[in-house]
Amino acid sequence: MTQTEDLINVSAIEILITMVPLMMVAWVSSIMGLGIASPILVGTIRAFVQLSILGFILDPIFVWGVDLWWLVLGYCGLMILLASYESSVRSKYYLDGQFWMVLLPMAATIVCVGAFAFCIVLKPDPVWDPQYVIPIVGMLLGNCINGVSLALNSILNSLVESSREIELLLSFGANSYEATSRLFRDAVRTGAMPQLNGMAIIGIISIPGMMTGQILGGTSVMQAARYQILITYFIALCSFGTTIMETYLTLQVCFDSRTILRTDLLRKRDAKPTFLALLRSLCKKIGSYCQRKKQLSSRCGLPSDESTRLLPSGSLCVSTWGRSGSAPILSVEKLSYGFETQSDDEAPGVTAKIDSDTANFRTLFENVSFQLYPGSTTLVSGPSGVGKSSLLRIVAGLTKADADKVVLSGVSQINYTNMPLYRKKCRYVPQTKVDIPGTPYDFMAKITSFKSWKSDICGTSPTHSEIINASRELLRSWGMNSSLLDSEWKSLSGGESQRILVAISLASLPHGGVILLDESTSALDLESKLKVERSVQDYCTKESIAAVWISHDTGQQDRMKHK
Ligand SMILES: Nc1ncnc2c1ncn2[C@@H]1O[C@H](COP(=O)(O)OP(=O)(O)OP(=O)(O)O)[C@@H](O)[C@H]1O
Repeated sequence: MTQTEDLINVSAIEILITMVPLMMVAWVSSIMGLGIASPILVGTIRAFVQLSILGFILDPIFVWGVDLWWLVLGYCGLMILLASYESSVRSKYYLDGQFWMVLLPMAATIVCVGAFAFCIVLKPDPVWDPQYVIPIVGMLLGNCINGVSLALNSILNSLVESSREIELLLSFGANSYEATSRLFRDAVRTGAMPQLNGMAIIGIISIPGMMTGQILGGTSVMQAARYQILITYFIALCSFGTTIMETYLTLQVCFDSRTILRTDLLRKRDAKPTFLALLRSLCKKIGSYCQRKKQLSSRCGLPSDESTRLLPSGSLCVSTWGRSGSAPILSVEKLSYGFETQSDDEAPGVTAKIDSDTANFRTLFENVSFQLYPGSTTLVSGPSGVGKSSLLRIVAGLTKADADKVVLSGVSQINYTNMPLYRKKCRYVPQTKVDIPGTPYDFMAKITSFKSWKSDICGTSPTHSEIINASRELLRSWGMNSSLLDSEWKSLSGGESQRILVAISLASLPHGGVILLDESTSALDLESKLKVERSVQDYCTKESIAAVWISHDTGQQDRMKHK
């Protein structure tokens, strides 16, 4: 008897009979209101239809493909396209061009692993033998989809949810990789988890489908096991390779050339778009490319058309005291800032965000100019929403704006090729409590490990021990116990966390730097506020640091004016 005759043939009737218990499960879950009845039904029908079509399509490809290499290659290309699409549409947030960011690493990994597998290890004859190439590429892609979509979802969520942490690290001189290394690691681990779990239990708890198929087909168990080991390694290579490359690529796209985090590029997905919707949106985008580019470029400045401007709701006021005869550390010349607002809500799925007909523009402030001198204090005040934080974030190089209007130590921000070095000298301390992992001591160790700190050839930045000592000293002068530096950030109160961050920010600034304090004493009682104000002022005078305060507190504003 031949091997094929040994196989138990499955008829369409037997498949239909097997569907019945699944339908019953769907019916029971519908009665119980579990919400999985339709997914079970759709999944059952999809599996039947898709695998039947696959049978019809693969049959001729297996026959003709032995002579026609391009047919096999074309089919594999189509599988890669579909796998990239499936992996790129499962995340909660999405970026424009996300499909391509998945397609590129996935295609590159499949080509490399495929060449290694078929040309060096398995060596079928011919090398494109569809009977080997198509099922193996299918298995590689099937496993990649899981890892890639999990990693993509994790990194995009983290970029949105941990944007404050990322920007805090950027403020302390991190480059884009250093600021996101924890999130990158977490995303890659999340993506690698299904594959690692699979490798841990393979052969002990689970017998993989391919091995089962080979055994049913009559191959010896030992031979089937060896094939399965090879395939498991190929799958792991593909899955890890694609996950790492795709996560890295996503991170690169979310930072611009000046390492500004562009969370504005991330959009929340309302519904999973269809493949056709993706194509339609792509065509639409290509069509409106020129117009859209023009609009995007006006995000950082002001639009040329006066009629589209909305006037600011209040006025932003910048007042400086303690101006010395020396040259300014930082000057801002006629800085304006506005951004596009969208009057229409975005349609579900993938849609073009900017429509030239509905786009509007909101001006936050116009022609703001000021200079910061060594040891001076500057107060930024004005009603809520007038753009105070935006102004400080632009000065710190965290928000995209007209960078040529901000000049630090005689060099325009736009001419700083290394923004981490710029931010090390000009530090923004955020308004809200940032969820920083670990303790303040861990944080100090982390910031001094950044490349920009190690490459400080002039040695102008304080060392790790100097930062610790200066921070302890500042905390003591504020009546705080320096042992708090060894407590987890999340266990600290709002006021403690605010003051510790101010202390570390000041202590880590080089001589002649700039500190931008965004309502940094808002969580403090009056007595603590007075202590912080006084010692920040003294520290800045001693170290020739220019301090900028945003404050809504009229008492604090008066105290600064009369200093
Ligand atoms: N690029 C942008 N896109 C959309 N909205 C923006 C952008 N930049 C700033 N805004 C909005 O501009 C407004 C001003 O924000 P900002 O935080 O600078 O104000 P603020 O004066 O510091 O307010 P508060 O005193 O309440 O902290 C906010 O509504 C903010 O969401």
